Amino acid sequence: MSGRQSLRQGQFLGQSLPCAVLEARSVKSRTRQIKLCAQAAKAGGKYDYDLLIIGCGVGGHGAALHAVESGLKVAVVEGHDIGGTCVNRGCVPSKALLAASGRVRDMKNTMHLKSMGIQVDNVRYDRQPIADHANNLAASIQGNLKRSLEAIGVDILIGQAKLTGPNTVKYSLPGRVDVGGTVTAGDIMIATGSVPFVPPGIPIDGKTVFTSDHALKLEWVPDWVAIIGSGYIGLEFSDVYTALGSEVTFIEAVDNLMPGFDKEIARLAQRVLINPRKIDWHTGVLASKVTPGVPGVKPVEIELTDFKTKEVVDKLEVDACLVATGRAPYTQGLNLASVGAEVDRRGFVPVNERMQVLDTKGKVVPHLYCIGDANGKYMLAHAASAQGISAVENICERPHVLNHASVPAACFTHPEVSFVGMTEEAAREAAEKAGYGDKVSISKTSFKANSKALAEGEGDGMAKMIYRRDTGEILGVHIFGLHAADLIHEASNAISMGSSIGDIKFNVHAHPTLSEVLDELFKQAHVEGIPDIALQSKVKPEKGVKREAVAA
Ligand SMILES: Cc1cc2nc3c(=O)[nH]c(=O)nc-3n(C[C@H](O)[C@H](O)[C@H](O)COP(=O)(O)OP(=O)(O)OC[C@H]3O[C@@H](n4cnc5c(N)ncnc54)[C@H](O)[C@@H]3O)c2cc1C
Ligand SMILES: NC(=O)c1ccc[n+]([C@@H]2O[C@H](COP(=O)([O-])OP(=O)(O)OC[C@H]3O[C@@H](n4cnc5c(N)ncnc54)[C@H](O)[C@@H]3O)[C@@H](O)[C@H]2O)c1
Repeated sequence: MSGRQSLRQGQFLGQSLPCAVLEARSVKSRTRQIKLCAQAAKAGGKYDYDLLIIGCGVGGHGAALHAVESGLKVAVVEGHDIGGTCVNRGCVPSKALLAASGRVRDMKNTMHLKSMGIQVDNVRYDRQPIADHANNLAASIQGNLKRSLEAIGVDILIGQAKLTGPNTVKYSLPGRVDVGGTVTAGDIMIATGSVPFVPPGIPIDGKTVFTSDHALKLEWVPDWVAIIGSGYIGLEFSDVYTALGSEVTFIEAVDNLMPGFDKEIARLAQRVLINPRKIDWHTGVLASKVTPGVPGVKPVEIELTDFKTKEVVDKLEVDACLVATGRAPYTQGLNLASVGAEVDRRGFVPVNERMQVLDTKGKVVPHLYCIGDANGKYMLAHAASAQGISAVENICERPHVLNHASVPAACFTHPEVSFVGMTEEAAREAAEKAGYGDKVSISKTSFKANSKALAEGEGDGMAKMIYRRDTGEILGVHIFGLHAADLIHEASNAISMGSSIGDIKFNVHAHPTLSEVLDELFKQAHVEGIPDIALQSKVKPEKGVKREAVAA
């Protein structure tokens, strides 16, 4: 296999390591890499592997690539499917459905198209090919991930793994006597991920009452679907379903929709993503009892209970019900007790900031790490992978702590929502506690003032930054609008690099681009001791001077 081929096959979550890793396996650079990780690679002969990773989702995969690059001998044990949730039942198929349904939405938006002089008649879609697009993409990326591991010499062991003591893991597959065994490793990393959390009283039949695992297969498009939970999964599926013609009813326990987001951004997002669409909602209620139906014959019945009074307040009859009420760590059966540890009351594996597992007394369990959804620090694919890389750094005695405040998040609705750092509410609360409450400032910019967004006919949107006006520290950035998921990285990189607003407000952005939304956001901030910049949108140009010249 050529380096180019392996690079193409291995690209995932920003890592294009296999090519680099193959190069690293040339004698010279491999020697250098092993030296880098000399402390960790001390297993030499004592154990089967330097590092054994339990679970090969995106977290385990990212860790394996980085560990090999660091010169470690690595194996993964995977109990179900390489790529885990993200590739098979999460990010990948959901984004494929969002891409296809998003096109349908765009092409059905005749008013929008007409405003740009385009006429499209009679837009239709076929459900099965859309479903196939998602399933095929997942299968293809799963294959790429597997090949990328094989190409760099990672052993893939098949089976459900459990710890049997320090440095030792046993794995087996129910019903398969030919699979399984016991392996030892200098370090072990738990990366077992999560599964849908289903509240009590909700039986899942997989047809009329289902989780994202089933919904992603798009076996049917119900006329009316209730979605329990208005978090990431609920919002993204409301986008898919309404684009494909369904009516949606949200059932949300908290008093407002999208409770996990900055309140102001959530309000704006609601005005664009929810109010104009065929969506209604019940907030402050729990779906306390759900009775599955029969498609086309008997509706699904949902009993709603007031979250505060616990009284039954309503009953709904819908065609289908998607349960999107969060995810639970998949950590049962790991036998943590064999190393003196146990999961917390929600099932997460307790870790310190270096991803080292803590025992029941809060002490580090030597040579045991846990990353990704299983530790509950930040249940996102790129966070899992970043934690895996961070853990490998620590295994290699290159101390590393991932700054979770710099990890961005995005919801891939049309338009998208993204953020990094704290919401305004959380930032103000933290600032009050820390004694700098009077120093918190906000800057905001609108997509309506951005030429590129207007050229696209996509002026709905805003960006908002929460910062300290005494130090210029960025506390949080939130974006709602076209390509928000791509735009957020300028802010997350700034936070990660410890850049203050003073460091970045004089940077130059190409015109006309959506990136100017963030450029303006930084320029609008008033930081003590840093000169304000006259903004295009605010400053009246002198006679004969072009606006661009004023901004420059
Ligand atoms: C519908 C949906 C959409 C999502 N979209 C996004 C998105 O757009 N962006 C984003 O960042 N995140 C998204 N996520 C979240 C993302 O999928 C997870 O955060 C990510 O997959 C976590 O990675 P992980 O490696 O920790 O665990 P997982 O991906 O869950 O992988 C864990 C693996 O471990 C295996 N395993 C478990 N126990 C054992 C055992 N005992 N022995 C051996 N193997 C075991 C499992 O079979 C699994 O393959 C989405 C999630 C869902 C459900
Ligand atoms: N684009 C992305 O990055 C993306 C997309 C999908 C999923 N994910 C990941 O998957 C995880 C799970 O997503 P999710 O949307 O299921 O969880 P979530 O935590 O984002 O939202 C769950 C929502 O359900 C509500 N809820 C919980 N129990 C309820 C009940 N009984 N009745 C009514 N409402 C209830 C909560 O108040 C909350 O608003 C997320 O935390 C995220 O990490 C990420």
